[in-house]
Amino acid sequence: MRADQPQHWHIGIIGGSGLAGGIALDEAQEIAVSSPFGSPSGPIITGRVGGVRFTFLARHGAGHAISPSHVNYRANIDVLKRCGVTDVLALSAVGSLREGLAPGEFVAVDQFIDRTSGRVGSFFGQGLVAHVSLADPVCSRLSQLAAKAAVEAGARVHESGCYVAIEGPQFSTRAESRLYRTWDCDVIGMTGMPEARLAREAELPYAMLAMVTDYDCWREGEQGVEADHVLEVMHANVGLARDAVQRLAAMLPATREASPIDCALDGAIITAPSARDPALMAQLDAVAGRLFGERH
Ligand SMILES: CSC[C@H]1O[C@H](OP(=O)(O)O)[C@H](O)[C@@H]1O
Ligand SMILES: Nc1ncnc2[nH]cnc12
Repeated sequence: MRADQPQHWHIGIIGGSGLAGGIALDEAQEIAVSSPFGSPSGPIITGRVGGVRFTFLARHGAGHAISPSHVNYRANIDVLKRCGVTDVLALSAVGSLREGLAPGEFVAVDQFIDRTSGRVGSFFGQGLVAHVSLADPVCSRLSQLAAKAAVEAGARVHESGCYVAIEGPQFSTRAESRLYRTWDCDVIGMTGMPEARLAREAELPYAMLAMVTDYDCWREGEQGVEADHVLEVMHANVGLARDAVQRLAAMLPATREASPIDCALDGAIITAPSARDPALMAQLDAVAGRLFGERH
């Protein structure tokens, strides 16, 4: 276990479409946290669910003003890390690419295919190169707990699924939708990447509880997706998601055992200490500061 890793849980919730209103938190308070990566999507609200600290951030900001392409994914993950969050649970609306995943059902996503373009997908770069493993982009411990919590809340839950992240903001064409099905993708959304890859770089175990809102546009003879319909279905199910969060808090073990993801950067930074950019290292104080000891 990492010597600096706390043994208590602090869950960061990133709330997607339909969830700008947040989750029920006791002793909720807005906290000011700034990031060298710019402004996060909105206010950071921290509080407790039962005895567990939760911190909430609305991915698209108040009133859903930020499009999937313009979410500052780096700032969002960086501020959660700065707040002391230990694990991140993302709540997202998704389209279904499978007959057996019906609107209203939940999917604990465990794989991603990234079809986004033009988004900043890494905290690292020129002057500080890091290659983390992303083979298993989701924390199975948190994902399984979230799935169980959603079942307890009364949702029909699928315990795995591959999420294709598209750039948007337009929904897919029918040809694209059919293509993603041949790639074995199960659900489609616009925000899971680069969020999941940045969480991994920040050594934050990440899971996504996705709520199916529509069948995208691959089914013969059906209309395309409409955003207002997505939100209608989301609003009908948001209570289940909120209830799942309450139940998750109750089922977390009293002590948080270390996760291998807490050390995701071990061995990943390959730039020689003498060749590292001090300015980038300073920006990465929260994400990777534990690796920048005296001798670096
Ligand atoms: C409102 S429909 C499209 C919108 O919904 C999903 O958002 P999120 O993942 O934040 O729940 C999808 O990714 C799009 O951003
Ligand atoms: N069909 C779809 N495509 C992309 N993002 C979505 N979010 C909800 N439904 C979606």
